[in-house]
Amino acid sequence: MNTKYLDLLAQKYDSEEKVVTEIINLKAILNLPKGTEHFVSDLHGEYQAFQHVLRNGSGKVKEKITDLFGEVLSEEEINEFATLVYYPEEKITLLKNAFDNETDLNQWYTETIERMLKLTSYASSKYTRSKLRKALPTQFVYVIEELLYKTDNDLNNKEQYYNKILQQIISLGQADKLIAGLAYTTQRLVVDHLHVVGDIYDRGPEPDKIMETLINYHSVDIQWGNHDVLWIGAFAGSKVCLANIIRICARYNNLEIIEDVYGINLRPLLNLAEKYYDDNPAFRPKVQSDEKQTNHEVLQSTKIHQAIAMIQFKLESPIIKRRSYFNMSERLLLEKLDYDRNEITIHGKTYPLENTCFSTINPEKPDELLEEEKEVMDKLLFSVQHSEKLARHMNFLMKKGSLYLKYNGNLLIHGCIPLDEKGKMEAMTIENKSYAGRELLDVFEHYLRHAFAHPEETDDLATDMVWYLWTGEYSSLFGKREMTTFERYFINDKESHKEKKNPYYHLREYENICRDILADFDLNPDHGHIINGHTPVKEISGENPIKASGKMIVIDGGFSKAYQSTTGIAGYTLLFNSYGMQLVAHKQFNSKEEVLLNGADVLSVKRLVDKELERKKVQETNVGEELLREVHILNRLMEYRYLN
Ligand SMILES: O=P(O)(O)OC[C@H]1O[C@](O)(COP(=O)(O)O)[C@@H](O)[C@@H]1O
Ligand SMILES: [Mn+2]
Repeated sequence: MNTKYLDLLAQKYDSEEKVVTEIINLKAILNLPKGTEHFVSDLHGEYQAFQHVLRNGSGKVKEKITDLFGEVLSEEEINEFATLVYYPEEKITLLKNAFDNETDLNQWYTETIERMLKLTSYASSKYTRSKLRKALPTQFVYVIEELLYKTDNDLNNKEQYYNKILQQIISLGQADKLIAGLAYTTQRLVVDHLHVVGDIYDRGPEPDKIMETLINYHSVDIQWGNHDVLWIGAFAGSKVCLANIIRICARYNNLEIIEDVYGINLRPLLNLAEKYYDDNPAFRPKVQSDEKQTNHEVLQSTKIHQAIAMIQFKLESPIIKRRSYFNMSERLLLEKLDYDRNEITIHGKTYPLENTCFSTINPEKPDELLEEEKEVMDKLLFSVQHSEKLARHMNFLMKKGSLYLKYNGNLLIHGCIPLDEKGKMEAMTIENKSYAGRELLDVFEHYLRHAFAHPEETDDLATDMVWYLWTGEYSSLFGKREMTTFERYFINDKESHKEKKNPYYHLREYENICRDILADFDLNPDHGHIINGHTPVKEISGENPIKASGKMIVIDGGFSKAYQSTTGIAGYTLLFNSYGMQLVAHKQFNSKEEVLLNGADVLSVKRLVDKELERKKVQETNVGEELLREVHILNRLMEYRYLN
């Protein structure tokens, strides 16, 4: 090892004691049980439901409360206490209103703080004191450490001192803050690391708030979903991706995300839409039953929806033409359309068209944008690329995200590894070179990062490739042969709407297939699992999310409200702690208010995916490998500096 490096390191560890202390510390950590990993996917803007799952740690919080107080508290009291941990501020306000005198309230405070301390202490038992300290609310670190020590201490002689601290906290009006601080500490300790296996954006109303939560979360990684790359693509300069995100927002009645949240001016698009479009049943937004919308607003969204959809179809065409190896010429629909007969032939079958809105199309040059459309797109792109908030969110997606992740022996991917019917990895030829499996994903990621680094380039291969990831047949995120957006708007025959899935989706039921994939990613097929999102598991029709003898776990259970009727549940989450893996199914989450009032927890059926024979320790994890490397270096420093 380079002695220069060791000399530098010696500046930090400038005494033998310091090196020894750090080695002992790291070795101790290596022998602690592995922290809990929490996996979620397909959040689709459902911030409230996501918050709930984060706050209750997919049931882990309540499990700890039950372990501790199961004998002394009734079920109702446990529920109430659990709700207090999930939503401390709101629950304290609700509970406080029920007291009519100071003495009772103070008594409640004392009891509650003591319970919270026990819970925090229990939740931190597998971590070092230093980790606990970092998780504590900063303003109370000293006080909490004093109080926590009491719970470890059976000697009564400091009793009065502790009681005094508690009384002081209450009389100084700090009890609410302390309770809330301890509740958040517990939430944080219960989950060590969060994986978001794709699709934060689209369909639901508050993806931006999910992003803010993730930015502030203590430890997280993201595997991009097809919807996330669509947003990345828009920010990276792809106009067709941009048209898509606006179209989807219009379709789901979420244009506020574009306008109010990200500050992108939709006025030019609205003007164009008002000029060329009218009401059209195929383009009316999906309005949730609890949303209030005037007819005027619905009509506006309907017009914008048509305007941006037509721009999208036009923008697809030049990309398909300049990238022959995208193999998408079947999607040059505007050119195949018979404008006189109002019909279209796709894959040899002719369909009549309904609800058409082709007033901006010149049948001679159907993919040509009107001057006005061009201007609108230029302005929109400018606005998107200058949104400070969007820039922050997209930068975070890039920093914490990747197309796939190998983590603690598992492979995390949103969509699929494209396979042919025989289970062989499908190759795609890009610029005369052919790639499959992991290599293909690495190439995709390389292009995506390049596109993001060059937002000023809008028509280069890298930027086109981001769109390909959204919709191309060999995209590991899309996983279907073609996207039938056009057909769903304009053709009645539902046969034409079907999107044929990649064979991966039936082959992943087989263990040998999953083993091959794990091996392609240099993971040990005996121990690894593939963790997949993207396709809602139809639990309602008996589909099992655990496939291929446990090698494959599909965790898209439909956080997205739009999909809950097909899945029959409201999402899965996966937990992986030192004892093994558990899949948790969530029942429908209605509202935070309901949880607060009824203590109703929307959890959870659990299925054991895997049980470790021996408790897994930090040393067997990714983090452990890092720490071992550090220990190794510190040992070298010890020999070099202090042992001679
Ligand atoms: O029902 P919607 O919102 O129109 O979306 C349908 C489109 O969404 C997709 O299913 C992709 O979204 P998902 O990643 O959520 O599955 C496309 O395959 C399909 O064309
Ligand atoms: Mn998806």
